[in-house]
Amino acid sequence: MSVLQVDGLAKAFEGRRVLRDVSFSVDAGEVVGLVGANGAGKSTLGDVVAGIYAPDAGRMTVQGHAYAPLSAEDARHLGVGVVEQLIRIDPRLTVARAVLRGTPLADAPEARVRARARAVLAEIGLDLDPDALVADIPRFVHGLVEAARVLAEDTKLIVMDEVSASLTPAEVAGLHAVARRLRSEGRGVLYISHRLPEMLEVVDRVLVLRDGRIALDAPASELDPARLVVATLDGALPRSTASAPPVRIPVARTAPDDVPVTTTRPQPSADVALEVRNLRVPGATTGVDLRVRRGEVLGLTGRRRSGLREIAGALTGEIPAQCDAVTLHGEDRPVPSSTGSAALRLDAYRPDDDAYGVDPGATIARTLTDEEWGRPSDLRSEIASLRGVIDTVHRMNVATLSIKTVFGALSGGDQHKLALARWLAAHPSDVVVVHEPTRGLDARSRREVRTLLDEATAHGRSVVVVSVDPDELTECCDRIGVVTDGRVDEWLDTHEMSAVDVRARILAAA
Ligand SMILES: Nc1ncnc2c1ncn2[C@@H]1O[C@H](COP(=O)(O)OP(=O)(O)OP(=O)(O)O)[C@@H](O)[C@H]1O
Repeated sequence: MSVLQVDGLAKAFEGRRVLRDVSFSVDAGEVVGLVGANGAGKSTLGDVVAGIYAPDAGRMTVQGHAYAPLSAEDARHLGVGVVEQLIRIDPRLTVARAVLRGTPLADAPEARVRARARAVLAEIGLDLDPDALVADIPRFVHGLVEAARVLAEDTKLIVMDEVSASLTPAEVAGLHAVARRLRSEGRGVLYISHRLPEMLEVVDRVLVLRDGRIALDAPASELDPARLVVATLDGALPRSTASAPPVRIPVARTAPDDVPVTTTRPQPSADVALEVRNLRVPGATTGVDLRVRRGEVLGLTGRRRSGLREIAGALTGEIPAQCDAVTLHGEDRPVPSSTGSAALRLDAYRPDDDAYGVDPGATIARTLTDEEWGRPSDLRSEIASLRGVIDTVHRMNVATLSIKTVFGALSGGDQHKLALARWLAAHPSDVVVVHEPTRGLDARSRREVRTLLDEATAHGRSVVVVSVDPDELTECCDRIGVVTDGRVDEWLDTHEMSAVDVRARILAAA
């Protein structure tokens, strides 16, 4: 029996058709993956199902009853909930209260709430203190807290929109535990994700949305990440895995046949751009020895509370840290004696600001040129800068009809790509820190971001990538260090290992 049945759904924004004649169903006890390129319409479809947008045409039923929610609140009453990655939860709540809010236990005495929340968190293996404040847990874990909450709610269908992005492998496992629990209770889940290998571990069936239409509806057992990439981007789906030519997600580079390495980049130069010895939180005796070569993309990863956050923060001067020595471009830098002053203040890009530090109401042209409107200019430089904008928009494959489109109307993935391109151009320093450069991006966009990083490193810049996504690290980095207890015991060299091995080693360690 289907929990959700969707027939002929259509939705347009300002005349632009985003969903066209979309029909599918989600059965009771079924987890259905929804994938597609950036801008394909996944979130729009999820939002229509969750009552956030009304469709222009089509009809839906929930458990056989006509379903036309007037709002997300209404949808929840009718049995459909949505979990968004960047959901806003009142930061003053404790984690326990957040997990149980809106449920019958919401107003129960503190001890009962704590005990119940602890049990739910333990069930999904989420290592969070029930007494911690929501304000003090990482932003991206809020979606997971919300996912834990739906377990206690009486919804029949749950839309999970990109909740796994930015979660550590252990947290993704927790999210999957929630999905499996919902499935075992006979509920339905629509699971939207760009992290295809992990998604395929949990879903029963996959829908591919391409240009607003369902282009493929197939059991997960017949699919693998490579075939899915082809289905989402190019449309030509090889008939079966056995007969299909292997499609590698990472771009292969020329190398000895027996070493299927991960990156296409040339080996970075031997020159050291940045060396930090024994970078550690105040009070600790041992920390990380960091050596970033010129033109290198160095990855750092680790579990929550591994020390990764502190090390990344120390590189940018945001978190107090101590170290024994710092050398930048061959020059020794003074090591601060007090813990209040920072040894390093590297520029950092973080995609976690909702609007990427960009005015969502500004046009693409204005966002990328960052020019003050009305400032005296000459026609030649204006043409050159607008050509630059058009070139970036083309190179990054942004789905827009005009550079006069407002930034906020672009899909999340397109916003991210442009924001990163803009940031790299505006921060020309030799060593920069980039957090999760490919978060929420489809395979083609990930490649484009790698091109951006390659262009930066080809000019001698060095990039420290901070990420918890094993595939992103494997695809982007020359070397990867897994931080454990504030230290990196081993650096993985992606030029010497297969992508599969790098991924497996990260997963084993992180
Ligand atoms: N509120 C809106 N107003 C105008 N256009 C919108 C709006 N919401 C979405 N769109 C447009 O609809 C298209 C589909 O966007 P949507 O966010 O659904 O894609 P998506 O598949 O979820 O992409 P991504 O993977 O990048 O998040 C995009 O081109 C986007 O610009």
